[in-house]
Amino acid sequence: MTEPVNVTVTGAAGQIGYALLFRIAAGEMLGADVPVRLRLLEIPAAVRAAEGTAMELDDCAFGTLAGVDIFDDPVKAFEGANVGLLVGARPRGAGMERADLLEANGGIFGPQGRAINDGAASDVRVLVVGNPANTNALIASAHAPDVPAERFTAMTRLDHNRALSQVAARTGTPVSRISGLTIWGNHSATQYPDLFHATVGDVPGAEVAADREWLTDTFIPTVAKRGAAIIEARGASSAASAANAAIEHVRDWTRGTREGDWTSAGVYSHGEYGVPEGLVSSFPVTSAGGDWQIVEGLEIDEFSRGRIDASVAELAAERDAVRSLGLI
Ligand SMILES: NC(=O)c1ccc[n+]([C@@H]2O[C@H](COP(=O)([O-])OP(=O)(O)OC[C@H]3O[C@@H](n4cnc5c(N)ncnc54)[C@H](O)[C@@H]3O)[C@@H](O)[C@H]2O)c1
Ligand SMILES: O=C(O)C[C@H](O)C(=O)O
Repeated sequence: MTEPVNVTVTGAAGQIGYALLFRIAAGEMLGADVPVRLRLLEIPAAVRAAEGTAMELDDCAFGTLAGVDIFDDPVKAFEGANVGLLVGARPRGAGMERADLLEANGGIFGPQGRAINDGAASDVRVLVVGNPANTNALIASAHAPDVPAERFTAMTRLDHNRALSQVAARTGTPVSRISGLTIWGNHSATQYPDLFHATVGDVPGAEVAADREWLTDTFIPTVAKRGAAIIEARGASSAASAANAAIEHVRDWTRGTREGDWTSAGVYSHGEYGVPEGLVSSFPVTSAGGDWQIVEGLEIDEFSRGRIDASVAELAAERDAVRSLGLI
């Protein structure tokens, strides 16, 4: 039998964790023939709830689930991890300033990065879901100097899927016939969903984007502010769609992206498209052989340039803030 893949999930007792773990255990992320060992990390107060989830995982009797272990110590949780899904984060509380939020998350993602550095498997791949996802990935990576920075990624796949769905609804084109969409920048309201290089059915995305009023007043803000709209409607942030996006991100990373298409992910910038080196920014990416590649050579017009620059400026400001707090 193949050796199980160790998947460490933080924040396992949270709402995304509950939507995520069963699908991973069922083989939807790494493949129906790949056994998985789940390693769940929670804060002590939520360990009992994680135990309940583990009981339910047992009760599914998944053929691909080789075991579930629960930890409240990141050092132990990341031992031997091949995949790390960093979901648990400190939400913004009442009266909390942005710097307080960054500092609280630095206290989580710094030690987790160090634990990954010291104990994870040499092929470890990390996806940060917990917000602010891009900057949390940067913090974790900064504490893992022995792990290539390209292995720390942040989730913008949910934004990508939201953009796909909005374009499908607008044009009546099935999602399966839309390709070449990109989310640029930060997983925040400044992100830029770019339609200009897409193909929508048989139509160039630029033609769909030619309706500037729809593009700027509806499409871009609907995608960028969808997280807030879900919170307003549900009274809780997106969970099942976030879990789905996490599964698709890792699935494509490890098993390859669809031929002739690309997706979006927050990845380490080497300076591509003028994004300062070292930021974890969303780009158009393909994956083959287990590595993300940034799609290069796309022409960026003035309209797109301004929006990409604004979101990247926000990322640079977050980086500067965590640097001044001594978190990186
Ligand atoms: N990138 C995205 O697209 C995206 C989408 C949706 C949600 N999110 C973010 O994902 C995060 C989780 O969302 P949720 O709805 O599951 O939240 P939740 O509050 O339901 O669950 C979070 C869990 O993390 C745990 N946790 C807190 N600190 C921890 C630590 N140091 N180690 C281990 N576990 C810890 C908590 O005990 C809790 O069980 C939030 O930051 C949310 O904003 C990101
Ligand atoms: O927007 C949020 O705060 C939640 C999450 O990041 C989302 O995009 O749904």
